[in-house]
Amino acid sequence: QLNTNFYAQTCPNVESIVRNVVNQKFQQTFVTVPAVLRLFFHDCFVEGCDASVIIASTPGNKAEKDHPDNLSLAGDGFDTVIKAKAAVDAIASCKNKVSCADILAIATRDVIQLSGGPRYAVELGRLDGFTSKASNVEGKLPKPTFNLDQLNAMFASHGLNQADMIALSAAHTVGFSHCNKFSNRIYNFSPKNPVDPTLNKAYAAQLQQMCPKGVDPRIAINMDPITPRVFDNIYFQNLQKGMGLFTSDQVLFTDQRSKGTVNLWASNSKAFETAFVNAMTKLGRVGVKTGKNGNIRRDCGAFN
Ligand code: HEM
Ligand SMILES: [Ca+2]
Ligand SMILES: [Ca+2]
Repeated sequence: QLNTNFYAQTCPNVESIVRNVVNQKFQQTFVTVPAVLRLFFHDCFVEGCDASVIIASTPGNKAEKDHPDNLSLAGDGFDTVIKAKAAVDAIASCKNKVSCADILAIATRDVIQLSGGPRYAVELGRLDGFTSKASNVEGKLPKPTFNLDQLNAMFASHGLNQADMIALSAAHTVGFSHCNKFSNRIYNFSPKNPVDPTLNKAYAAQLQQMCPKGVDPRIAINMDPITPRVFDNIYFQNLQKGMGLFTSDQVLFTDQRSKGTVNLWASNSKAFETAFVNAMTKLGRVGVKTGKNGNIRRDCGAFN
């Protein structure tokens, strides 16, 4: 029921209004790109793409964003949506017409393009949800230690197949990770191998240097060491060299069932982009709310 010109009558300029805000944020900080992209993913996997992740906790409700798996969501993602919402609502005809969920979907499309990725027509028409509970997040987001079966099972539960999962994982071509998310791979992987044997030796040494034992937990490093600010298929070329940061990244190459796709997209960026756009469009349809199951929030961080 989503469509690409949902606001044609109610707020025809919504995409350019959001785009201006995203451009401004992007000029202030590159973090806008990975922050918005990850926010969209974490939103869609919990309660569907309904902006539930943006709700702030209140004394009576511990919201999704305060679950441990969401605490590392960068503030610039939330800030982008809130600023874009304000810009949309500043236009009289658009006021209270555009959902926070759709604003996040538009901003996500924009940051992908701004960092060199493909531009695509974004489907719109989602409503904002009525529920945001930290307890609902448990078990809904993938862990960096997941193997292929675990990744496939979790994505399949949202109608996303293995190819979609691999394409979406390439979001790790931009952005940062805190050291604790992968320290098991470089210090205490197994009794026999303290360092994960699927990890490139030189890269492992580099990671140990950037993330020494007992490092400040606020330290974050680039997930794509080659082109951290470009949305490209270097992610897959890194996997071919044993330079995937998480087990969940590297397994896409070490498991024979997904290796062929990694090899294809490492060598063919057009094929990757087509698959990525397709997978993002499918991700954007997950658990979408319409009718009485949702509304348009006045403040993206609070229920009306
Ligand atoms: C496939 C399973 C996935 C796992 C296990 C996973 C896990 C993680 C982890 C552990 C981080 C580091 C967070 C931190 O320490 O700050 C991260 C970052 C990130 N993830 Fe994923 N992720 C997955 C899929 C995705 C998908 C599907 C997307 C988007 C389509 C995505 C987008 C991002 C982005 C953009 C960042 C960087 C965030 C930033 O720099 O602020 N991830 N992911
Ligand atoms: Ca949600
Ligand atoms: Ca990159």
